[in-house]
Amino acid sequence: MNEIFRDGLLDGQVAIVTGGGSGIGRVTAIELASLGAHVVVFGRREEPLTETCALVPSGRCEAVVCDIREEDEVDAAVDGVLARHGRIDLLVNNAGGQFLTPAELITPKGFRTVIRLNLEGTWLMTHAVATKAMIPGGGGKVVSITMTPHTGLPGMTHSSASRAGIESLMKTLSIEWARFDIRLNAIAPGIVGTDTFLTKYPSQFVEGAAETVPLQRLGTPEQIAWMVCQLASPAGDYTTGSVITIDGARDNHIGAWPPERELGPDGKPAQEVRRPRGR
Ligand SMILES: CCCCC/C=C/C(=O)SCCNC(=O)CCNC(=O)[C@H](O)C(C)(C)COP(=O)(O)OP(=O)(O)OC[C@H]1O[C@@H](n2cnc3c(N)ncnc32)[C@H](O)[C@@H]1OP(=O)(O)O
Ligand SMILES: NC(=O)C1=CN([C@@H]2O[C@H](COP(=O)(O)OP(=O)(O)OC[C@H]3O[C@@H](n4cnc5c(N)ncnc54)[C@H](OP(=O)(O)O)[C@@H]3O)[C@@H](O)[C@H]2O)C=CC1
Repeated sequence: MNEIFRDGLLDGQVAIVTGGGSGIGRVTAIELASLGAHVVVFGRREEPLTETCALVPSGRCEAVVCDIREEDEVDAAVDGVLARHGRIDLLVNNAGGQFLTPAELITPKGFRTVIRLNLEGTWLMTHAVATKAMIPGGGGKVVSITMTPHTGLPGMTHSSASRAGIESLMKTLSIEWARFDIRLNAIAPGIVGTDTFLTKYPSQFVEGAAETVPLQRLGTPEQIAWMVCQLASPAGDYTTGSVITIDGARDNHIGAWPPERELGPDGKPAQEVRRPRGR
């Protein structure tokens, strides 16, 4: 039973979740399956994918090893899903990542690596699923996971650029493929406390992360997964070309508000003294 949505909401749907072997992708796969969808998780390593499927009590989960950067692997994997299920209703482009480093130290290979994974991988998956399944099948939905802040994330130049590219891809295709009834959106999380975030990044970055969010806490994978479920449901039927930010307001302001320098003498938010009218 699902904590948020009604049972059977996504009955009959076939969904692909890339990067479904861990973090946000794993929780998304579990939530989609709990609502009746049959979920196919894509990733490079078989073991975490199989672990995800073991966590789906209904058994409506299948693991497919596929590197989304490799055109031939993407084609074969998408063909396989279509051959087994005859349709693909939802594609969740979640696989992605980057390494944290000052821009001046990023090598051409490093830049290319991140763009290739995040932007080109998302394009290859989206194009394959659309042309093979959604256009012939009369429509579908694509949700791509991107990132905030939209003003750019210092230390992640390559990733910020690639995520902007993905959001532009979703917006552009939402216009071009509206005639095929394909609805494409991006969900832009801020900082989500997944194992990768908590263990891969430098400790000072991780330990100070919650303080950079106006809500003063990190997001959870479930909060992202539930938005994917909503978009996949009839509630999402008219939403397309949107970027839905889920980040505790970090896109609008970094840190708690008010910042210390703006506190009034009583320690409360500074307040302007009311002046007589006309002055
Ligand atoms: C406060 C805001 C926080 C924002 C929060 C966001 C969090 C997240 O997104 S967490 C979840 C994301 N998941 C990951 O980031 C997954 C882990 N990342 C990776 O696997 C790698 O970083 C990857 C994305 C680059 C992909 O790895 P892979 O394709 O296996 O590439 P290689 O390891 O072979 O590296 C290729 C190439 O890239 C350069 N490079 C890789 N790592 C670094 C590094 N740490 N520093 C500098 N450069 C790096 C380098 O050029 C590599 O080539 P070689 O030098 O020849 O190895
Ligand atoms: N956690 C956070 O704070 C935030 C995360 N995001 C983004 O959300 C997404 C999920 O993040 P999160 O769950 O934290 O990260 P994880 O590292 O847990 O998930 C990334 C997944 O992508 C898969 N993957 C990586 N490269 C490839 C590839 N070439 N082909 C197929 N699959 C691949 C990995 O599996 P495998 O290695 O087996 O291939 C892994 O399961 C990522 O795009 C991330 O950048 C955005 C904002 C914030």
